Amino acid sequence: MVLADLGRRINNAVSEATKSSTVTQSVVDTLLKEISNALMESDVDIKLVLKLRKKLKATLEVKESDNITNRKKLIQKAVFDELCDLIDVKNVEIFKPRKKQSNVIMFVGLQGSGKTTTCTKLAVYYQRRGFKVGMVCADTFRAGAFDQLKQNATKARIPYFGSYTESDPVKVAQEGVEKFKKEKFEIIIVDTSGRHRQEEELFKEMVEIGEVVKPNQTIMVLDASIGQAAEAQARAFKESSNFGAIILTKMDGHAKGGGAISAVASSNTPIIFIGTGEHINDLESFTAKQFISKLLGIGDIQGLMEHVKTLNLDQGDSMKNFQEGKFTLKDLQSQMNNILKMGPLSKIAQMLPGGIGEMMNQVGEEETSNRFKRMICIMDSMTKKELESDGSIFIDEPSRIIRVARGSGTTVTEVEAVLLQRNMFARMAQTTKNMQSNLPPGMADKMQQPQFQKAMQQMQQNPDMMENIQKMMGGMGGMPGMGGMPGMGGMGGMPSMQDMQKMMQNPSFRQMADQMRKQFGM
Ligand SMILES: Nc1nc2c(ncn2[C@@H]2O[C@H](COP(=O)(O)OP(=O)(O)OP(=O)(O)O)[C@@H](O)[C@H]2O)c(=O)[nH]1
Repeated sequence: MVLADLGRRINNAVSEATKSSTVTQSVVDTLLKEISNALMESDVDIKLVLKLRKKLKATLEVKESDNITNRKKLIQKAVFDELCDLIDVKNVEIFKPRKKQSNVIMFVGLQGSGKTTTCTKLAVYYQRRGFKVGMVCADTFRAGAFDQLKQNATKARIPYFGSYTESDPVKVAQEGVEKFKKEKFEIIIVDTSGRHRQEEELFKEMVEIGEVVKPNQTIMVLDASIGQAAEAQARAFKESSNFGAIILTKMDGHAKGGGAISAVASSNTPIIFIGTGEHINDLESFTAKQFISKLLGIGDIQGLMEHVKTLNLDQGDSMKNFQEGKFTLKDLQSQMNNILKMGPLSKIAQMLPGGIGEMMNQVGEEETSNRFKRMICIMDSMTKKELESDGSIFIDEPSRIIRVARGSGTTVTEVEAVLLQRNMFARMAQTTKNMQSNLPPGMADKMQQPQFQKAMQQMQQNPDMMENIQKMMGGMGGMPGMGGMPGMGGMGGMPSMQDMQKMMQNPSFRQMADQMRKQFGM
């Protein structure tokens, strides 16, 4: 069973269990059976499934005195916690590279697991975060390995090192790392040989390369689609190269993922990223809570925030303008450039709750991205005066629209769509400003406090609360901040004042607001 189906099946089982008016022992037993079957069909090791089942059963023991609402909440929370526990490796510190020093990262893994592709993805990941990154090809065993790395690195504009003539991988690794260290590279990624099978020689080679490059972090690349075989593979590599982190590849498409998850549990090594496609951007940082949230369709706002925080995004005056209730075409241009920098849009959308990712998948990643690029192209063809305007300049002189359409190789309708888009953002900016000015004194400052942010994160991790929010959002025009981009079909625009008022009257929202008021004295 592929991961998306696993999430859906667990969700259905939980919904069924919490739907009935009484939660009896037989309802709980059916739930446990369904979750266990779904996990086993996804290749999760049977011992782990039995352990999870036992723990869930103990937590969910039915007592006569239980209140039905509490019981339903308990079911949702227990399932979420136990699934997290299944893939969470505790008490292991994860290496974090530091700037202004050389951090050597060595990759190990069998041939075909996606090592070279993942090296490039990680190099791009760090480069985007402002590190100076280089890649070394220490695979002299497979003909063409250096060419592959060279091709990937060139495409991603990452400096690389390798040799066509030297046959000793240890020498190439040493030379490459020394060269990049001398040139003050901050991240040096060493790609090693794979070979088809787990052979003595391969492991010996890993030990020798490790001794000369002295990696700060060794990462094992594990193909998620190999099912139960992942466990033996992880164990064998652990003995020779004692890797400290795992990247699971091919978690997209038809990967069951369960076998690899079991491998993680048995090697007590954390997964730090997952590969979700062949493209350079298809790498997602991994934490158990975020992964399970996404699996169960709860969304991953925390992950999205972290992702955005670590990118070098150019905000210019856009945010300031937005908060002040203004929004020019230039602001729209810089925000769209930022969105493209964030990586594949469908991945970003999947981090949002409420099935937005699925909606976006219907439109198609490429199509959305192409439309974004055309919109940017349109704005690139505008003059400074036009860009810094609110767009009304085009209404006064429609011939400008025709000129921009010609200059950007697009159509008048597309230019008009861009102007419309700016209007929507401007309306959103105005609404935000109105909302802020209606807040009680000091509330806006309180919302910036770490305590508040933490409470928001906790709220996001509470499946019950998120369900309520999703219901509230379901009744509204769409998600603020992502609304109404042409090509995102169906996502709707920003919520209107009426929608906002409707949301504020919702009992769940008021209950949540009361809680916050109490906690923060708002
Ligand atoms: N769908 C999908 N394909 C991937 C992913 N990661 C890598 N691949 C593909 O898997 C194949 C093998 O990837 P490589 O990077 O060449 O594998 P390798 O482990 O470096 O292999 P050697 O260089 O031979 O040791 C390529 O076709 C990649 O495009 C992923 O996350 N998802």
